Amino acid sequence: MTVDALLTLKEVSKKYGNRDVLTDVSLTINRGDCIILRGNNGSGKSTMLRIVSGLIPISSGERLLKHSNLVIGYTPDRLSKLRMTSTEYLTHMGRISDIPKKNLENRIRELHEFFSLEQSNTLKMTQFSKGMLQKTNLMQAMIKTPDILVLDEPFSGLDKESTAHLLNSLKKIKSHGTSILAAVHEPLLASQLENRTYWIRQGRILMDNSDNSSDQSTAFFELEGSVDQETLDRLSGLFSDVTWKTCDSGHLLFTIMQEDYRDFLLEFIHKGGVINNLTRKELKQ
Ligand SMILES: Nc1ncnc2c1ncn2[C@@H]1O[C@H](COP(=O)(O)OP(=O)(O)OP(=O)(O)O)[C@@H](O)[C@H]1O
Repeated sequence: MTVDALLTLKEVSKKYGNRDVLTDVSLTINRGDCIILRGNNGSGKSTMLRIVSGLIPISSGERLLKHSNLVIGYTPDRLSKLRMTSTEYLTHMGRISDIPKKNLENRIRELHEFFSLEQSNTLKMTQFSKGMLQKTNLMQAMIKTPDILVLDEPFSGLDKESTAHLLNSLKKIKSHGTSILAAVHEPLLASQLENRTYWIRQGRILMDNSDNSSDQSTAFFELEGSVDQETLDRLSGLFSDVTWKTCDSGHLLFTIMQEDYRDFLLEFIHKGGVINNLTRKELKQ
């Protein structure tokens, strides 16, 4: 563990039953780091985030903290819609963390202001939008100012406006010195936050050495079209950086970084994919 390291995982392995999910994973989180975890569905990202947060035991290896008072805030991939206001929920979470009443009231007000969420006395979380719920999810993780904020797919399901707001909030949190470890599926969002990216593949952790400062990495393409399921499965196996979602029109919208563009397009056309629209875009910094 280096002097500046807040948390270190040393050759950590995790099994569920007899099944190896993570093998010999080592990772150091320093103050101010923003580390993005990527990997296919089921590769072990959430498991790794829960290990870092101290929520689940490891099967072997070591998890070392800089000191025993280190605060790690964890946001799961979704928060349940509870029959209480955000203030009631956060008060409950703050009491669990032993925050004195007066400090807690101030902190809850401060967090609502920071995330631009109205501190309503009547609106229950059952009536919250996805964006409001995600802000509350982050607030509970920050009820005590965290040294490390751990985020599991924080942008999942958010519309454009909420995504932009959350991205700005995370940039601010990062600039205040909080370290961030986040699983982010969407490469464009990941590239706006990260200072290091790791991939989890077959239970092992690999550092992404691609140079994000080059002009090339800022260009990407959006392809709207359709393709059969077999080809979609094949493409997702071949191009792990390419993401897609279903648009309102029922077509698929693929996001393709410049480096994958040519090969992806050839494969897509070759397998009979239909292109309805293709747009080149620039990543805004
Ligand atoms: N509590 C558990 N008991 C048994 N197996 C589990 C448990 N939690 C996760 N797994 C398995 O461990 C593997 C890794 O799961 P994990 O949720 O960490 O992956 P992930 O990369 O976060 O996936 P996704 O991107 O789909 O959220 C999966 O095969 C999953 O089924």
